[in-house]
Amino acid sequence: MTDSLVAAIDQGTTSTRCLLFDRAGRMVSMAQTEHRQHYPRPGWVEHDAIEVWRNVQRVVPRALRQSGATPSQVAALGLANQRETTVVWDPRDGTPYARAITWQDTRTSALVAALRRGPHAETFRRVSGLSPAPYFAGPRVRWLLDNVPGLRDRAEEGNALFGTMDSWLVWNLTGGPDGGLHVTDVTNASRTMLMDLRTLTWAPELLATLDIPPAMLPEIRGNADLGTSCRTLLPGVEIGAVLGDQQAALFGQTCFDAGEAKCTYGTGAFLLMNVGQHVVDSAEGLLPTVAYQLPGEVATYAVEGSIAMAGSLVQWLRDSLQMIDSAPEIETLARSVPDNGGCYVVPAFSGLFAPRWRPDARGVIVGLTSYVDKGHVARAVLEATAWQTRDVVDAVNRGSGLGLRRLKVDGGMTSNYLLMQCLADVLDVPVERPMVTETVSLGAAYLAGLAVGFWADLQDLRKNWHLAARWEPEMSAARRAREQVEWGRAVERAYGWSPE
Ligand SMILES: Nc1ncnc2c1ncn2[C@@H]1O[C@H](COP(=O)(O)OP(=O)(O)O)[C@@H](O)[C@H]1O
Ligand SMILES: O=P(O)(O)OC[C@H](O)CO
Repeated sequence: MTDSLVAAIDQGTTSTRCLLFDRAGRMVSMAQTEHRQHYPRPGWVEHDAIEVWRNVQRVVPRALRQSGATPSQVAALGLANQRETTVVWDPRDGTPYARAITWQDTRTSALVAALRRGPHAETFRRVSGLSPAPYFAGPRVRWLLDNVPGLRDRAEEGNALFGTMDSWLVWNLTGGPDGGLHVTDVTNASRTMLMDLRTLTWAPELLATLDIPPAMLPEIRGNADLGTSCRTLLPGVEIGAVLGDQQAALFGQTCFDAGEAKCTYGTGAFLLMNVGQHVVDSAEGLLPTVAYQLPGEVATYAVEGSIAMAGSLVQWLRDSLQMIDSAPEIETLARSVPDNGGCYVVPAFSGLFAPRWRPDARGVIVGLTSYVDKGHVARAVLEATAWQTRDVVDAVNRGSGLGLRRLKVDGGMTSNYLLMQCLADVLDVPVERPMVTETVSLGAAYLAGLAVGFWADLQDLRKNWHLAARWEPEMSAARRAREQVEWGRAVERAYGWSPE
């Protein structure tokens, strides 16, 4: 049978995956491999872009082999990627000028602090929708131009290309030095601090403020408007769609109507709510962002609350404190006690993201007494993810004018039933997990499949969403209110710990 599958690449923070899906949206096969995290200095987190591209070249054939499919059976390829991670490379031979600076890297803090104090902060917010923060890609480009010897000259000559991981991979998939396409999509571009969020074009005034040569920039395309095929790896297979991984998860969860929201719980946690065709103001500490743009249509927007630490706090408990041997063990430990014993953990290891945006905050554990044991700390670690989500949901409800009525969830942490119940309790809305939890890949596959007519329309995709588990709120309103106040007091203790 020809054209029976759609392939998706999920190039994430810790690993790269390739998944194949059939017409019912069922996962047919998956191959995954991790790449190395480089921490050359405190606050710096880098990836080797060559290693990432090599991993893509490994996982795609492995996923095909596992399924027994041939490339001719692949109707289209969708690509979803970790966002904001910044690569600058030489188009003459495909060599990166430096390791990729990842979204978790805080080296641009001083540059960003100066921008926030300066006269252009409001222009960034008004045009790109984003208040300057080290999270976004634009300041990283400037940092590279200032710190890699000779790079500015190379960039002005047209011999240095900037891209987030999507651009880097598409360029390699379409031939690399041999005519590779230098493009990005509207969702990834909306995380650079350089794009006008309404016109979906690069904003000359923002480029000028950061002194970034326009010759470095990829062309911005709609999510399913690349109109090109792979020349390497899957020769002839159309690259049907490209989009940021969290937007892909929103699409994979079929949140197509305004007010529908999902939260993905992996290393960090990312809650996105579809808000339709308007840009929500960032006043509540949320990020207005492009959700997706279908061919021939105007963009659909989302509002996002990004949480820097969720599953990574569980990893810290496992690897640094060695309180557990594996991530799932945290549930057993947390269930050994009935509550948190008055203990709260605020995981501000590199400051707090949405909705508070406090780079000066650092991690704290409060409420310690002789009564508190490992079980209470484990519970507080899980509750930290739930309460951080509550802070984001409160901001979303205030900022969007659309009340959250249920939350669709996915990601590695959703296998923790205690956490999922806790989430429903603190949010006071039902929490739902679908059968296919690889929603990033599914969303990329869906968009790619729509582009080539593998699926007919959004309604066709909705039919593929099946409920696997649902958690209803059980906590009393009085207890919820009391614990929310305590959480808020704990967060205040984290503020100002770092002199930054
Ligand atoms: N049962 C569990 N309870 C709590 N956390 C978990 C559990 N299983 C996995 N995790 C956490 O989930 C994260 C992995 O999820 P995943 O979606 O694969 O993340 P990513 O895509 O960001 O790499 C890890 O940080 C891990 O600590
Ligand atoms: O790769 P993930 O799943 O950790 O997601 C990273 C986000 O895209 C960062 O904004």
